[in-house]
Parts: sequence; C-alpha cells; structure tokens
Amino acid sequence: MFTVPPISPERLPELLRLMPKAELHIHIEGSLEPELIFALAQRNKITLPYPDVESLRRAYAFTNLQSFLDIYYAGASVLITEQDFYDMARAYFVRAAADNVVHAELFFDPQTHTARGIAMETVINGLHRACVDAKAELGVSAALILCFLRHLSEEEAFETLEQALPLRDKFIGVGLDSSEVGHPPEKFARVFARCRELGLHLVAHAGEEGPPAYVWAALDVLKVERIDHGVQSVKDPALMRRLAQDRIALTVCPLSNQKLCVFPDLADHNLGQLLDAGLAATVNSDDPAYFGGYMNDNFVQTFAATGLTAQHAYQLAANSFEASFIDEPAKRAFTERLQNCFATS
Ligand code: HPA
Ligand SMILES: [Zn+2]
Repeated sequence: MFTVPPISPERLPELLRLMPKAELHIHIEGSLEPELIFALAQRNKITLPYPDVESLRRAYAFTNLQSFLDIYYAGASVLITEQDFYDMARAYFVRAAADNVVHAELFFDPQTHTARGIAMETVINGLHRACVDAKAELGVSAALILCFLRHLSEEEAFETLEQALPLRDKFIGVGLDSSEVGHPPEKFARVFARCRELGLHLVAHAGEEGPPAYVWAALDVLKVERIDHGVQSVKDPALMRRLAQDRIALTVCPLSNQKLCVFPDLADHNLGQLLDAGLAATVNSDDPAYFGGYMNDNFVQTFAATGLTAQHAYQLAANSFEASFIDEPAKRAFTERLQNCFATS
C-alpha cells in the first residue's frame, strides 16, 4: 500500500493532470469532435443535417443514453476511408498524451460502419495503424477492443466476429455497448463464450442505466474481466462485496454520467463511495467529444465537485494500470512512474 505524502488541496488539480494514467473506457467514435466531423464530411462529400460546427455542438443536450446514441451514430457516418479512421484515432491520441495518458484501450463499434457498407479491414486497419504510431511517436501504448452493439441480435454479433477474425492480431478483446435497458447480457452468452475460447479479453457495459442484475449477468454469464460503468452496483450490497473481493474493475465515466443524467449533478456521483468500498474503480472519458471533457477534465471536475483526496487520485491511477490488459512488467513500470510522480510532487 503506497501512502501519498501530504498534498494541499490547491495543488491537487495540477497533480491530477500530471500523474500518469491509463484510459480503459473510450469509444473512439465518441472522440470525433464537431470540427473533425465537418472536415471529414467535406473530404467525403457528405452533406450534414447541420449548417455549421456550432449548431451541431448545440445539439449535444442529452436526457439519457438513447438521446446521445442517436446523435453519436449519426456523427460516425462521416467515416469512410481507412485514413478517416486513422485521423480520428490520431486526434484522440494527441489529446490523450497531453493529459498524461500513457496507455489506452480503445473501444470501436464496427457494426456502425459495416452496416453502411464500410469493410471491416478499413475500420480495423486504420485504427490499428494509429495505435502503432501512437506508441512510436507519442509514447502512448494502445490496444483495440471490438464492441458488439447490444440493440442488434446475437446472430449479427457472430457475423461481426467472423468478419473480424482475419484481423484477430489487431484487437485484444470484445465488449458490449449501445442501448442497455431491455438488452441484458444473457442475450450475448454464446458469442461471448466463443470469444472466450478464442482467448480474447472480455468486458461489457453494465449498470450504467441498467440494474445490478445486468452486472451480475455480465460477471456470471458473460464472464467479463471488467465492468464498463457499473455505477448502479451500489444498489446491491452483495454485488459490491463480489466486485471488491474479485477486484473486478469498474471503468467509471463521471462526465458521461452527468451529461446522460445518470446522476443529477457531478457532486452526487458515487465514485468516492465505490473507492471507499474497496472497488477497483477507474476514471475514463467514454465519449469525450460529446460529454465535454477528456481524461483530465473528468479527474479535475469530479474531484472539485466531490471533494476526493490525493489518496483517491493515486488509487484511481493505480487501479487503471492494474485493470489494464498489459503484461505484469509493464503494469509495474507504470505504477512505479506513478509513485515517483506522487513522491516528488
Ligand atoms: O456510454 C455508453 N453506453 C453505451 N453505449 C455507448 N456507446 C458509446 N458510449 C456509450
Ligand atoms: Zn461507454
């Protein structure tokens, strides 16, 4: 257990920004800024239903997950070529590096693109090339996690997996995202079992808007290694004990939760409650272009609103390395860098 030296509250925001961290919950299509949406639309001769960047940004007023997803899928329609996918991911990596993100595991939604006639290799090759360059040029290590859209059928998830398997060496795992309520994890039991046999890492969104039962099912039916969001778990004490005992990480996204009205206010967020119950919670941006903040915005705004401490900050960053899918020596090296950052602050 690393004890953080005394740090004054005024210096905490700087430390939050400076500390090395991993991002484990970022939908790369959710990093498409309105400016890039317009630039790609122009490059690909696509007419958008908004006259300019400002009017598109004004449409980013959400009441729940579905109201966001409708506009998020529409924004992704400007992605056509491999270079478009590269440019989107590159812009994210540059922004992440500025926030001292040293490792990122990126979700992507291939079905959003293959349904529009874009080839699977166009999507994966563009994103993968950006991951390779992020390491070489920005010092950010990166990996891809293919997400199945849960509002579609399990059969369609199997077809997507088949299309992606020729590129198996370019992604490390699978996840489950999109509309949660009404689409429980059990719907994808067989395809996740197949992915497990293939040696892929498994994660799933659960307990963002959906009930604790969905978190249980993600753990016990899908056998996931991490839960994305999971903030509804606090409603079930037995689930909280299970998550703490098994060190199942929750990839929490505070600004997303605020913008999608999961919590009425950032000050009401339960991140502190999760950490104090011994859960391996992490902080992440989810869809930063839509929710008004990248990693450091999430850290700084959440700490300011909830009064979390420097010890919580250390724990969140340490959890992000522990919960990542990098090897043990890399985890140790990142954790050492983190401890040095706190020790010299
Ligand atoms: O927060 C989210 N939840 C579910 N699906 C998503 N797809 C992008 N972001 C999200
Ligand atoms: Zn998400």
